[in-house]
Amino acid sequence: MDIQIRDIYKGFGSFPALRGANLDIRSGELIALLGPSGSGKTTLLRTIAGLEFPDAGQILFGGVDTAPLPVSERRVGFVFQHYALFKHMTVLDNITFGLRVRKSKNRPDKDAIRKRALELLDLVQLSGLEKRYPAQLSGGQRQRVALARALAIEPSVLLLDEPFGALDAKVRKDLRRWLRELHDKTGVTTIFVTHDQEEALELADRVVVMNRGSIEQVGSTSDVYERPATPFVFDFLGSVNVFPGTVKDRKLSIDGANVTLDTDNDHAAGAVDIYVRPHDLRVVEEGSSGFDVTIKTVQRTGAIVRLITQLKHNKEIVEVELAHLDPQAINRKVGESIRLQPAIYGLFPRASHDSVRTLPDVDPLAVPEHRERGRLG
Ligand SMILES: Nc1ncnc2c1ncn2[C@@H]1O[C@H](COP(=O)(O)OP(=O)(O)OP(=O)(O)O)[C@@H](O)[C@H]1O
Repeated sequence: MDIQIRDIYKGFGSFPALRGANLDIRSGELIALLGPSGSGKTTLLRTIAGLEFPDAGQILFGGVDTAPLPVSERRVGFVFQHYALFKHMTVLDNITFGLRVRKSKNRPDKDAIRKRALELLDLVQLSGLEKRYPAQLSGGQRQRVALARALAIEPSVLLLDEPFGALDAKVRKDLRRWLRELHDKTGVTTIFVTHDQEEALELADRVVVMNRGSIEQVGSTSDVYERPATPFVFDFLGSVNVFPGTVKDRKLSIDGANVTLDTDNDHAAGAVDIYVRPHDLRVVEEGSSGFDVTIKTVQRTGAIVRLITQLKHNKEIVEVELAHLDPQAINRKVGESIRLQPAIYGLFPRASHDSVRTLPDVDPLAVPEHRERGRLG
């Protein structure tokens, strides 16, 4: 079932929880809604389910406006973070609940219901546990029962709100892989909410990054990570160094440093913020264009050598990540001076705010294609 979300606004009192959300979801897609706490992920999910009513906008399932449809007619399967299993019912009764409460004309017969539940138990790899009660299951098993129950009604859309949020890291990782396989078997259009970037990037076909009630970017995992559309997305998906810079005559300079980069894009001349991920900085020879830093800390973790450095010209901290086999990573020492060059960077008009995290009002449509490879002029 494809889903179109058109210009959804939703307020709670005077608080705008959703501010014009637009999204097209293809049939069979696995979509992650990713964003910090309070960004509106759950509100959007609940609105799709029909548990909240939008103040404005439309949600279409397969081209049909869902506004007149009550929750029960949307054929939506829902799984929440906190196990919503009925404690007094066995696993089997929990799974079959949605079918048993149907009006008799839509209800399969008893044997068909039982057969379907046993098939689903097999699908979620819990065969043999049908007589147990929720209290006799682990957290991960309970969430798998909750998924089986959501699938029992043959939903056209599966909505998952932080389904693994309450579980420990190892179980969470296993269930993530398992959910992806389950989705590939069932092909049900699935939207899941998470604030865990790793979970979103690993699991989803496309990631929707939300911030303060708006959708900042929609894209494949590599789109949002490698080509962030806004300063917020850049900052939210991983570490970033921000340098004040200036664009003039298609040349970009880092303020206060001896660095000039050619810019292909038609950036308006003026003040910009240059966003560089720690692993997109490279160490260059003295005499090359770059800025000088002093190494303050060297951390070696697995395949990565992380340098915390300080800019010589303004004492700001710059984080650098080098692959451990990179010749430039070998024998780096605290107190040493090195020269850095941004290899890949993002460019945004200078923010009037100091912090990226307080930048909710950036209009993604107003930000030109900006991510480019640094070429030293
Ligand atoms: N029923 C409600 N009444 C008042 N405010 C609400 C209600 N539901 C949500 N909000 C507010 O709307 C905003 C968005 O909430 P929502 O739960 O959608 O965020 P979220 O991104 O899912 O956050 P989290 O990751 O913490 O669950 C928050 O500021 C929240 O306080």
